Amino acid sequence: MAIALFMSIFLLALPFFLFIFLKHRISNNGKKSSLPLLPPSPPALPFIGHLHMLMLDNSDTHVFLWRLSQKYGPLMSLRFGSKLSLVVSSAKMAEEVMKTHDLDFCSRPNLRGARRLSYNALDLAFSPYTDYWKEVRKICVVHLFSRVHKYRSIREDEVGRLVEKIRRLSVCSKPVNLSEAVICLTSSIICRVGFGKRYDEEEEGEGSRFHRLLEESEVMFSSFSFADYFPFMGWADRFTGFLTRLEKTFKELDTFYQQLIDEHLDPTRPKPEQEDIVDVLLRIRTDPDFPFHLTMDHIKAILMVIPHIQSNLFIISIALHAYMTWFVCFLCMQNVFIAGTDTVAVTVIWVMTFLMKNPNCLEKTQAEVRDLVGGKGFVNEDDLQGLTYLKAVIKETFRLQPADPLLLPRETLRKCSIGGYQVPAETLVYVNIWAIGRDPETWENPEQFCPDRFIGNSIDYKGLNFELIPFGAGRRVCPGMRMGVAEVELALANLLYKFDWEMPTGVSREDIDLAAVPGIAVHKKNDLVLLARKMGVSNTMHV
Ligand code: HEM
Repeated sequence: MAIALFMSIFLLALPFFLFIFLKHRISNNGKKSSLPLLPPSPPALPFIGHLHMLMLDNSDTHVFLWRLSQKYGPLMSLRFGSKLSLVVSSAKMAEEVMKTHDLDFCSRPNLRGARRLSYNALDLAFSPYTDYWKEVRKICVVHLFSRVHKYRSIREDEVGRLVEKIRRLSVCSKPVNLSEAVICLTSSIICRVGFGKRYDEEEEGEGSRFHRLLEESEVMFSSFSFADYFPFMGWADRFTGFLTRLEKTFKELDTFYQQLIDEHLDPTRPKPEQEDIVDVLLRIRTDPDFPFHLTMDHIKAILMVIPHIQSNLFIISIALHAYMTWFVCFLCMQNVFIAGTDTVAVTVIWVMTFLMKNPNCLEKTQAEVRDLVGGKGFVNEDDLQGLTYLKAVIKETFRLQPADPLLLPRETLRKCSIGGYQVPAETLVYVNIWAIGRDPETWENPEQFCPDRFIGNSIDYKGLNFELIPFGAGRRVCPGMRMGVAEVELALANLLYKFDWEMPTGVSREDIDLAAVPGIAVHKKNDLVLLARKMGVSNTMHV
C-alpha cells in the first residue's frame, strides 16, 4: 500500500521535478565557472542524482561505495536527491576530514525522523555542532562515559548470566544461538546502566514494550522522508504515512521515558546502590553550575539516544539506507527487515565468526585466556589487561568488519576545501572505514584474517591512527568507546575461557557465511549458532 502510494506520488511529481531541473539548468547557464569544484563523481541523473546506482546494485552500501571509490578515488562526491554527499575511502583522506579539518566536518545532518525523536536535536549524537552540544558532551563524558569502572559489577554480573545460560544448553548438548544470546546480554547491560532496571527476557510487559519501542523508533530513524532529500516535497511525508507513524512513535517513547523519570523522582523509591544515567541527569538538572537549563525534554532526548547508540542505530545511517530501503521496497516489493542492532553485540559476533573460521587463531586465543586466568572460573575485568592476543583479534575484526562501516554521518559546518576541492556547507560526509581497512597501500594482505599484524605494533583504535577508526575520530569520536571495549573484551574472554566451541552436527566451518544484513547496522545476516562444550577448568560458577 505504502509502496503504491510512493510510486503514485513519484510519478505525479515527475513533471514538477523536470520543471525545477530545467529551470535550475537555465538559471545556471553561463555561471558554470562560479560553481564549486567538487571531488570526482560518476555521471548523475536529474533530480535523483546517484540514487539509481544504489538502487541497481545488490551489494551492501559500504561495499558498493568501496568499489566506486576504486574508480573515482578516495574522495568522491555523490548526490542523493538534492543532498550532496562526500565519500571518504582512504586513511589519508579520513585524517584530512577528521583531524586537519575536523572543525569544518564535525556537525551532524538534521534529518526529519531523527530531529523529532531527539526532541529537535537536543541529544548528543544528532545535535549539530553548537555550544549546547559541547556542554552536553562534556557533561556526558565527565558523568557517564569516563566512569566505566562504576558499571563494572553490572557487566560482570550480566556476562556471568550469559555464561550460565550457555552452560545450561551445553549440558544437554543443545546448540546456542550466540547472536541472540549476545544481543540479550548487551541490551540488559544498557538497561541496567541507563535506567537502573533489568527486564527479564522471558517476561512479557515493560521489557518487551521497551524493545518494541526501540524497534519502532529504529525504523523511524531510518525511514525515507521526502523532506530530507527533496525539501520542496516535504508535504508528501503526510501522504506516505511517515508523519503519522513518526508522531505515534514519538508519543509512545515520550510516555515511556516520562514514566521512567517519574519513577526516579518518586520520593518513596528506595535509594539505589549506584546511580544510573537517569539519576545522574536528574542530579545535573539541579546543579547551579550547569550553564543550560536542563528541561525534561533535554533529559528524555539524551536518554532516547543512549540505547540506540548502544544498539548502533545510526550506523550506516540515515541517508543511504533510507534510500536503499525505500528503493528496494519500491522496486522489489519486498519487506526489508531493519534489524534491531547493537555495536557491541555485532563486534562480539563478528569476532566469534572469524575465530570459528580460523581454528588456529581460536586455539591461540583460548590458550592465552586459559593460561592467564588459570582455574579461577571466571575472567574478570582486571584480567583483561594481559590478553594481548585477544586484543589483536578484536582489532583485526574491527579492520575487516567494523560494526559501523560508514561511520555515523557527518555534515560540513560551512563551506570548506579539502584535497584541493571545495565542499559546500551542509554536505553529508560518509567515511567508509570498511574501505580503509581494505586499502592495499595501507595494509599488507588486506583480505586475510591475520591478528598477528597487531602484535608488537602500536596501531590502536582510539582515533589517532586513521587506518583503524572503528569508533571514528576527532571531536565526534565515540564517547562510549571504553565502555564498549570493556563489554566486548569481557564477553569474549569468558566465552573463550569457559567453553570449547564446535559446529552443530552436519555443519562445517566452511558453511559459516560472512553475509551481512543490508539494514542499518552491519549485523551478520544468519545467526551464529554453535555447540558449546564446557571447559573442564572449574565446575563452580563465579559471578
Ligand atoms: C563496539 C562498540 C561501539 C562502536 C564500534 C561505536 C562506534 C561509534 C562510531 C563510529 C561513532 C561515530 C563517531 C564519529 O562520528 O566520528 C559513535 C558515536 C557515538 N557513540 Fe559509539 N560505538 C560503540 C559503543 C558505544 C557505547 C557503549 C555508547 C554509550 C553507551 C556509545 C555512545 C556513542 C555516542 C553518544 C555517539 C555520538 C557522539 C557525538 O556525536 O558526539 N557508543 N560510536
